[in-house]
Amino acid sequence: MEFVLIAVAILVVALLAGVGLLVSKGRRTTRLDDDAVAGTRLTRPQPPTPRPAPPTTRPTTPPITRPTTPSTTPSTTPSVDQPDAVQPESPAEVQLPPAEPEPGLVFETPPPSAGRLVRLRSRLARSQSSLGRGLLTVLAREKLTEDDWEELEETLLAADVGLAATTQIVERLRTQTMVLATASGPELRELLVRELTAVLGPDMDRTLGTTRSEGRPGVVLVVGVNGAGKTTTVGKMARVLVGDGKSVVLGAADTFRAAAADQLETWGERVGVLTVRGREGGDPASVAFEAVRTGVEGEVDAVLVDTAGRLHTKSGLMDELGKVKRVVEKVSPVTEVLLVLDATTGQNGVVQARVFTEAVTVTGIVLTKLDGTAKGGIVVSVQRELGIPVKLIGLGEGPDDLAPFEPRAFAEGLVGAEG
Ligand SMILES: Nc1nc2c(ncn2[C@@H]2O[C@H](COP(=O)(O)OP(=O)(O)OP(=O)(O)O)[C@@H](O)[C@H]2O)c(=O)[nH]1
Repeated sequence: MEFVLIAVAILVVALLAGVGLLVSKGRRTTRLDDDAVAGTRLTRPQPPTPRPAPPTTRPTTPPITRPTTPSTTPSTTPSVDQPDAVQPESPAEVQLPPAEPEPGLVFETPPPSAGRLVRLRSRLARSQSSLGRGLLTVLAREKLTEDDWEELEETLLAADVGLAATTQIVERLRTQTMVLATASGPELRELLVRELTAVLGPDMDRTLGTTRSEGRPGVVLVVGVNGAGKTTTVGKMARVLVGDGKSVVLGAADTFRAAAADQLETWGERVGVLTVRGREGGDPASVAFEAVRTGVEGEVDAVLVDTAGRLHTKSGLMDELGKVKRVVEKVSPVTEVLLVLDATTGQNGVVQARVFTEAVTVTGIVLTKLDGTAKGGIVVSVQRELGIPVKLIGLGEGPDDLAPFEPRAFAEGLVGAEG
């Protein structure tokens, strides 16, 4: 009898251990608030060529590196509550053993970003159709009167192009009235596209700081008010980078809202990208620090850090963002600070933007929800008023509806399709 009881006890213990092992193997997130991270792994996406056809899913067999687990890394746990006390020790040389494949798990392979705006510009045309059609209808009139020019001006202003750019466009068109009088439909369209492109800052540098350089990853902080689309943008950016063959680590430094970290983790999981997250209400700077350190040790191309965007007080925001940046830079320089703005908020967005630009040096704008507004001209005014280039635009809620901004393709979207 005693022997049977011992055998049953052994069986129960073995079963529990087996279940624990399975759970830990399934984890793909570094949590700074517990030490159950044995299964954490960092997968490096495959280079874009040769791409599998059809490019929908790919097996997990090639995961390459595994970051050191925070529970065994000395400065990890203290960093949760005292990031300023974290010593910026140079990251130890870590030989990362390959992670074991997880049979049956597949990651999505997002399409590469090249030409994405051209593919998505019909989304823009749909919400801008009145702008393009309105402008072309006026320009096609036989003899343009003062009333016509005023109508043009009003149409541009109504699309949030802004006064300075509207004046520039109208003046340049006025000097071409002789041309306008004889131009065909497609010629008028081309003329308008050219003038709109000219006010979209075609010479601005829109390179994203997401490239590995001098042995360090590109480090991107993503800032903006709640609901602007920050978390979604970080998730979509991860897809863009993975689609372009880059390796990525995500940092869920929006510890204010647990759902934001869950959301980010889900985005990461879909494309095999690791998310570093912390305790709800924990210190965002520690999470950002740990994410960047993980990226440095894992030798990834880019670390994308999502931040909380509570516009509580200006000084609170400045303190928080300043601290995140300062602490991150103990590990590696921040190469890009992207401000996410909701295009549907129009000029309000520009006012919000100013608060952020005072808190941290913003190097690029992401304008989201351009599919949901007829005021696509906001791109022009945001860039002009802030002097910061729009680098990415959001054109929908779909996972691949984020595109690198290209002035000419955007202007074509504003004017709409020919015919
Ligand atoms: N139509 C459309 N919706 C978008 C776009 N980008 C983001 N959204 C939606 O905007 C909503 C808010 O996005 P989030 O990413 O949660 O915003 P957030 O700034 O991270 O907000 P917090 O997490 O509260 O700080 C979500 O429903 C997104 O799907 C876009 O380009 N077009």
